[in-house]
Amino acid sequence: MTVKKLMVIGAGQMGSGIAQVCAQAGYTVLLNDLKPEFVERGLGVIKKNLSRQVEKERMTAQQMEEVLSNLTASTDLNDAANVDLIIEAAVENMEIKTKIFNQLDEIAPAHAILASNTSSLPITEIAAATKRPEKVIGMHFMNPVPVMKLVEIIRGLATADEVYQTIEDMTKTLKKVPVEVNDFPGFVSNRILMPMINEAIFTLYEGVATKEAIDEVMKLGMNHPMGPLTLADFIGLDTCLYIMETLHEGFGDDKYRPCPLLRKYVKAGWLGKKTGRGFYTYE
Ligand SMILES: CC(=O)CC(=O)SCCNC(=O)CCNC(=O)[C@H](O)C(C)(C)COP(=O)(O)OP(=O)(O)OC[C@H]1O[C@@H](n2cnc3c(N)ncnc32)[C@H](O)[C@@H]1OP(=O)(O)O
Ligand SMILES: NC(=O)C1=CN([C@@H]2O[C@H](COP(=O)(O)OP(=O)(O)OC[C@H]3O[C@@H](n4cnc5c(N)ncnc54)[C@H](OP(=O)(O)O)[C@@H]3O)[C@@H](O)[C@H]2O)C=CC1
Repeated sequence: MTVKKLMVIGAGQMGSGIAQVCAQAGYTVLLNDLKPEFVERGLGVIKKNLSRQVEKERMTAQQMEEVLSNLTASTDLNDAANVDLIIEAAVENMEIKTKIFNQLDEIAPAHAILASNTSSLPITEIAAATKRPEKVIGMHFMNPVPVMKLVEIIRGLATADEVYQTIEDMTKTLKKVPVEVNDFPGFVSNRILMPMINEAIFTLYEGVATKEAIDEVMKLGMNHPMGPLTLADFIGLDTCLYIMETLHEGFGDDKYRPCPLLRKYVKAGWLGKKTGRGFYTYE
């Protein structure tokens, strides 16, 4: 199956990045969110990113217009009626995701593949909300999407081989590197990354060092591009907490318990860069 037209659901930091790279690769993209202002915010971020490419003379103004013409705003899930692929990047919540997939199963054409950009939730469970579990797959992009090379591709229990192949081929057309993994909580990326971030939060919580010191140790000592607390703010503290809860519940092992300080920040609405405040403050 060849993918030509696709819908991205959720115009937040991940959805807008995914829509951008797909439009740049020449796909026709519908960018969907609940309200027009959310879609406009996502399209605004894409325009800003592309304008930077034009300023750096990596793209002409005409090429930018071509990319933008591949993008259409949508606030109606019924627009998925004539697409080949849907990439869902709504909030990291199983109830919301299964509801979306259940609706999409009714709306999308029979041949369409339903992919989720979930960070940690079981693909097999999301697939079970549909009558086409063989066409459901995980397509996990990394943040910031236009920059990061990896797409972790997750096979659910029932994912068909030809569906895996279509998604692997499509990922390569986005100039990304696909890596195949099986469906276990947090997959590979967040099973390893998120406990490190959670441990950094415990290190702060227990007063071992200041936030700046913790980040500096990991940046200068381990050559990480960002310290773990800066990275947590960048990912979103709500998303970090959801992922830790999925690991904790999925493995039933207390080594994955989320740090109380992470819970407190999320309850306060300090979600990181996207809300202007997390471990650090942002303009
Ligand atoms: C939670 C999950 O489920 C999975 C995840 O995604 S976990 C998060 C994975 N991501 C990471 O770990 C990111 C770690 N951080 C980094 O790699 C780097 O700090 C970074 C790429 C974000 C920024 O890099 P930097 O060198 O510090 O800054 P900067 O020089 O401003 O940016 C480097 C390039 O990235 C681009 N860039 C930075 N942020 C960007 C963004 N949000 N969107 C688009 N482009 C961006 C810049 O334009 C710049 O491009 P050029 O080199 O082409 O000019
Ligand atoms: N942040 C990261 O580093 C990464 C996140 N992910 C995953 O990507 C997904 C999105 O994360 P991220 O972009 O960071 O989150 P954001 O909060 O930035 O964006 C989520 C967007 O989805 C919208 N949304 C919520 N419910 C629905 C719905 N029912 N239909 C359509 N849109 C909806 C939200 O609207 P509203 O504002 O109203 O809530 C918001 O615009 C999550 O599953 C996350 O785990 C994957 C890789 C990396």
